[in-house]
Amino acid sequence: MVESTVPETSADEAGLAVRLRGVTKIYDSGVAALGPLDLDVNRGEFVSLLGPSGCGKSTALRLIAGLSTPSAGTVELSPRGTARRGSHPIGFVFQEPTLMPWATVRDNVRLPLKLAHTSGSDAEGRIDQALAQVGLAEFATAYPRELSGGMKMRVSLARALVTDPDILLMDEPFAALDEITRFRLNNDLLSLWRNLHKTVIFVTHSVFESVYLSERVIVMTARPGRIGTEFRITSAEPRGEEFRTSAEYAAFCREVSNALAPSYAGRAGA
Ligand SMILES: Nc1ncnc2c1ncn2[C@@H]1O[C@H](COP(=O)(O)OP(=O)(O)OP(=O)(O)O)[C@@H](O)[C@H]1O
Repeated sequence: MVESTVPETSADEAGLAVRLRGVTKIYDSGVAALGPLDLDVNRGEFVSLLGPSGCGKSTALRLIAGLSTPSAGTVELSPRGTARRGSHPIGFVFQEPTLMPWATVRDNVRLPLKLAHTSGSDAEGRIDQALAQVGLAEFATAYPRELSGGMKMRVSLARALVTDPDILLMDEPFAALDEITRFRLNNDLLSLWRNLHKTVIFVTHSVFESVYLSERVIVMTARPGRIGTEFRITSAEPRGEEFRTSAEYAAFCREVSNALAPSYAGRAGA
């Protein structure tokens, strides 16, 4: 990590789960993908990152997850659970469920625990809990080929939850699903977020999805991505189908779409 600024208070003292300061990413190929980006995410907040293809959304998630190093700037995490036994600060859900086809649902969900050398009844209890959280308790012995796309994504979500992370990073997790399945997973994710008090950073291309799910929507500029406009989605919780068809929801979607449009200006096919 390259230090460029020294914050006066720690992210922890400021009640933040994630703090990025002056973060840039220039890949070895010379592509300037991101930044400089300053981003604060409160503990327990649900934030979506929205922006045109290639503006660095996945790069930002990878930097937060520590899967990639910034070219400049600092990434600070302050999850509550770092001290909990067997817990991991970050859970990552990718667009593809990336399940092991030869392994049962249970064994797929077990993987992060295995990597963390957690086994025995503690591990089995965690797997049961994660499967119950995503509504797959009865499919523990099924194989991925026996599952629908939505169910595979639920397994992927259970695998991210099994280490009880405080921060859930989700990279377009529902993009490949049909609309009805996507809506159901949106609702289930919202109730998980409400009940489990996770911090969620959610990348999506969908204005509708970002407004439906989030407390805050961040519209990023074209590459190298920076924060363009931020919207607080102040609509009451819990949200459901009534919200999806409300004038309030439509108005937020229109505002966010208007902010997004300039990032697409001049792009082929836009
Ligand atoms: N490992 C890499 N090496 C070189 N360039 C990369 C690498 N990963 C991403 N890039 C480039 O960095 C830019 C940002 O990519 P990134 O995947 O973060 O964008 P994104 O906003 O998530 O895009 P999308 O919405 O299409 O998924 C793109 O131009 C991409 O081609």
